[in-house]
Amino acid sequence: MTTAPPWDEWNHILKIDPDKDLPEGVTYGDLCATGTDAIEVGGTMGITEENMEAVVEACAEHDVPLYQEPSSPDVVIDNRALEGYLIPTVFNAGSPFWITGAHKEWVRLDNGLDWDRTTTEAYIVMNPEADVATYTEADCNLSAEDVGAYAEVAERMFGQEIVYVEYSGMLGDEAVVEAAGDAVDDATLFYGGGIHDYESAHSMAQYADVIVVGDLAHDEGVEAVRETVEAASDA
Ligand SMILES: CC(C)=CCC/C(C)=C/CC/C(C)=C/CC/C(C)=C/COP(=O)(O)OP(=O)(O)O
Ligand SMILES: O=P(O)(O)OC[C@@H](O)CO
Ligand SMILES: [Mg+2]
Repeated sequence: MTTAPPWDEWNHILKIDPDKDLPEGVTYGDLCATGTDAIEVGGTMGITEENMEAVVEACAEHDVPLYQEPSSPDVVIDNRALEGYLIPTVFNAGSPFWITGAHKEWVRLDNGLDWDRTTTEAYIVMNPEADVATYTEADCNLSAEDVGAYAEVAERMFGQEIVYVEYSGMLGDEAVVEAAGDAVDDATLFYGGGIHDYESAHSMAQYADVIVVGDLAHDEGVEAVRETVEAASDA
């Protein structure tokens, strides 16, 4: 018998970017206490092992599951405070490097990956202005039908447990998120991008299983994040 993965139970993830500051007076402990179901530590630009370790250490003593989301193999850290590793693979990347290439290098260079703590996230990157889109040369010119089809391919053909519709930096198109939601069956649908208040959180949480909130924590702080946690559980 296999046990259900933890994200089955989640509504909300807070993604902390180790390259970004927190608002004045806000601590990592405050962010851990917002009621979010899990913390993902990651970002695209300016990520190092050192800034990753610093955030993981700062969150470690607080009672919330911690996951690392590395942007490349060389920033993966070995820290027992981590519940696990959520490894992106970008289905609409311009180069196979971001689909399987970086992963192959990671496996080749590591002596003994902790597979029990490792899960992939099947990203579909939708905001062409986001760093993650330029970095992976993603083809963001996709219709809702395209995104639904990618989501179905991810689940049915590639066995992905997590499908991630990523609009990092902008609020996405609800029809796109709805199409992805309709396309997946058992896979957990993550949505992230531009969530900034109760309303925007609630609108995306109608279609996604889990909403991911990022920049808001760095730009606004704890109260704003709490609102999104509340919306995620209401939806
Ligand atoms: C194989 C391993 C261990 C790693 C490779 C993992 C891959 C394929 C990474 C490519 C996609 C990527 C960079 C994911 C990082 C998480 C993410 C999408 C962060 C959001 O980034 P942005 O918001 O665009 O960037 P900034 O906030 O840093 O500007
Ligand atoms: O920073 P925002 O726009 O909230 O996006 C969240 C997350 O999906 C980024 O990877
Ligand atoms: Mg970002």
